[in-house]
Amino acid sequence: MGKASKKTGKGRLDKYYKLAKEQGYRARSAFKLIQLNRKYSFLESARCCIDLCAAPGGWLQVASKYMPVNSVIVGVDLVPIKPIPRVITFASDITTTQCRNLIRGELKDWKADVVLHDGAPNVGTAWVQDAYSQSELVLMSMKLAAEFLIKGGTFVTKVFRSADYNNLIWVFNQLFGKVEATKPPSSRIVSAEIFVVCRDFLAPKHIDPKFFDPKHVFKDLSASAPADGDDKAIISVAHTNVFQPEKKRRNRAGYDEGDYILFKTSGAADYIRCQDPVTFLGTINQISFITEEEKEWLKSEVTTTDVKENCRDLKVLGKGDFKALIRWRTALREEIGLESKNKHTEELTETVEITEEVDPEQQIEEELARLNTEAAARTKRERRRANEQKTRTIQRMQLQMTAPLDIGLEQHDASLHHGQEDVFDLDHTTRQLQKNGGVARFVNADEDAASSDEEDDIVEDDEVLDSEEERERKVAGLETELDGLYDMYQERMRERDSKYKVQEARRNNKEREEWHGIQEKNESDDESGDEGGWDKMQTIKAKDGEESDSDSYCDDSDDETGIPAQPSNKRRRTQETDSVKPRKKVWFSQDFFNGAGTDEIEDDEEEEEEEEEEEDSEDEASDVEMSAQEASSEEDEDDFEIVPQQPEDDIDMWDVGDENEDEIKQEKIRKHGLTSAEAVTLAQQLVNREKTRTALINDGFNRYSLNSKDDLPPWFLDDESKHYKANIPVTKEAVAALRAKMRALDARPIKKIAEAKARKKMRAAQRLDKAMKKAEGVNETSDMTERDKAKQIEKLMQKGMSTKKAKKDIKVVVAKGAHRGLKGRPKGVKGRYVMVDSRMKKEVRAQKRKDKASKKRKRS
Ligand SMILES: C[S@@+](CC[C@H](N)C(=O)[O-])C[C@H]1O[C@@H](n2cnc3c(N)ncnc32)[C@H](O)[C@@H]1O
Repeated sequence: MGKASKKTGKGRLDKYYKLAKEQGYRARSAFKLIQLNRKYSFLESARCCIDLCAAPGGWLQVASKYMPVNSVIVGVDLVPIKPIPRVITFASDITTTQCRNLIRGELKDWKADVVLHDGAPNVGTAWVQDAYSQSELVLMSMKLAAEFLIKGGTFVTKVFRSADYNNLIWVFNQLFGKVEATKPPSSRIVSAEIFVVCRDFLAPKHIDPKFFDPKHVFKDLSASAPADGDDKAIISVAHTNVFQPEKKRRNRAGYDEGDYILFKTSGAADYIRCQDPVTFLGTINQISFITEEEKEWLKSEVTTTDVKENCRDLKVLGKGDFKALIRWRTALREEIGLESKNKHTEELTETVEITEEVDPEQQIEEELARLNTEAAARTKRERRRANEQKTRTIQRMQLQMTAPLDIGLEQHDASLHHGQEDVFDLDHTTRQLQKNGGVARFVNADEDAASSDEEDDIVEDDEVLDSEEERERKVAGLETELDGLYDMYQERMRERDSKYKVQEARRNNKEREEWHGIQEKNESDDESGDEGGWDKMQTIKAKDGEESDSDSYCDDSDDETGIPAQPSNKRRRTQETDSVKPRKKVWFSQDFFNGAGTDEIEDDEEEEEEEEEEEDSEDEASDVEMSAQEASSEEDEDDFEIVPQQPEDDIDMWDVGDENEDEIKQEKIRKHGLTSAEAVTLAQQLVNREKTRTALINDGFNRYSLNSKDDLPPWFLDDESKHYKANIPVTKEAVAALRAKMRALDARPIKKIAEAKARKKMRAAQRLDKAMKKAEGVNETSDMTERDKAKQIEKLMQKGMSTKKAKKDIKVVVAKGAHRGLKGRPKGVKGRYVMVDSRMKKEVRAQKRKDKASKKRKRS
């Protein structure tokens, strides 16, 4: 049985339910009004509000909270509403004139700014009001709204999406300027309800009574019985419910009239006796066992616990569960004699007879057809495998783990080879990689030759490709290659790293002074497109035919990664005795010796090609080797493969793994505090003595910490380390503490603002200092009365305390009347002033215009 979101029981106690509880609202529906008001803001400006169908009073509470103080709020419901401050409530049926009169009595000649309606008929109860469907209730509430609303007022109502919906909207549009339907987030998705906000009430002098007459408004609907098409649609939906229970469907035609209940229960007898069990199962939520007969069936053998469980909630069943229910129905029908087993028996007998009558020729034909189908399936499978490999290759390229040329994608386009060949041919790739100095260089040359033979076989013979051995070899090869590609990928990532670049730059500087060993030389060779050292070694080895040497090199490779490890001095010495010749040749083929012994090396190579004068070349090589060792003056005499130690600081720069991780962590914590909820949880537990240090250490030993990592490829370990780790519990308090910290960080002003504020503060302090000094001076003067001193000091202090800069007051004096042509300070003007001529501005402009015009004339 699958899982489904519960509409009943505790499933209803959702976020809004809890919020309503927290905030003291009587119903979670309060949030619907809050959200509607947030969108349309009708409560803040309202002075009078009527809430129809208001019990238990959630909307009334919201209205009282959001509406201005002293506004009138009236709530009506069939059931009495517990008193709410500032709210008048009474129990009445909104469809009656008594209710209308009661409201009139409360409002006197006031008009309401807002009328709210969140009514739902009390279906299933014994009330008379059941007769009213939701749509009719809406129409009745609109009638009251039309009577009590002020012009421009707002009417908010709940409607259920049904066939009446459009008719209602049409009526609303006749009476309101703006009509909008909306579903606030707090309204459950599973609920058919929708809210219509009608604004700008037109308040027509005469309203056609037909607008409030359900018979008239919904007449089209009541006149038409469900059409054939509708039935078919219902059946089709029911069938989909059963055959594809995982599919989510929306009922776009709305809900059936009067059928607003989403949870439907039906008796087991109905199911057993119905004609169309599939439709039945698709429309019902629960099969109940209420009658005596049904209870008897519960005891029957065929009614297993699974069946009983399935009957409880059909909406969560899978296809298999439905099948079981159908089987159960058939079995029960047989048991109670509604269906006979004979039918099946007859059918079976018939089948047997038919089988006997089968013609041998027909059998052969069938066999042939079967073989053909199998062959087609095999081809299809192979094509799919090839496609999968292609996709994987492309994915790798997208991850920048390889380049098209690395894997030979371009050369091995399926379209060029009639799609028969694997795009991602390992052997070919291996050779390509060997050329590029990639992973393939670790594969033995002999193996390579063998594999190239095999490759031909693969192209020629499909069967070989299918053989188990071949597949295993291919898988092993793919794994090796994947490891190599991963190393290359990591290498590329490292190269992108800025630290690595700095490190490289430093190393390049150092290279002028010291040599870094064959490995590094190979890398630089790669760039110039030459063969790598390994390749050179292989070539020379092949020429020399020194098998044993090749073996010893294979041993050097790291077991896990296949990467040749830097041989230790000891090992190197032993190897040298076997492989000194080719090694020396490789050694002297380095660019490093270009200046010193190029001629000799070239001579050597020629001699090797001709396979002559081996002894001489060896001696010469040894001579140059000795001179190189002297030049480098680093290692002992025997060993020519000198790998200089990198200075400590360099290693620290790049190799973060070598640093004391704990110290780094401590430093980070000192700087930023604890940043993860897990860490805060542990810290809190330690502080509160909920956990001891020993327990904490013990927790560190878990199945993740003791996980064996042997023989696992590095890319796998890298990836695993991200996800395969112990799940440290997190407490609510820790998360809250972290959140509070983040909020505090968020609330902190940005640096610029903080600086500006500090500057402001500093200036204020300076001003105050200055004022204090001045005040002291005033205080010390003897030619002022105490009163004057106090006044002066007060003035100074006020000036010192004020944050505003005193604006320099400049008085504007117009030079007209007595001031015309005046030189010097005009009479009665104190402080700074400026004389302006009333005409001057206009005259200067006129003069400019004239000058411009005369210039133009002169030019033309
Ligand atoms: C969903 S509740 C209303 C919740 C309310 N808005 C709140 O926030 O608390 C629907 C209410 O409609 C009321 N009701 C249904 N038919 C009614 C009628 N004819 N007259 C008055 N109230 C009615 C029911 O009594 C029920 O309390």
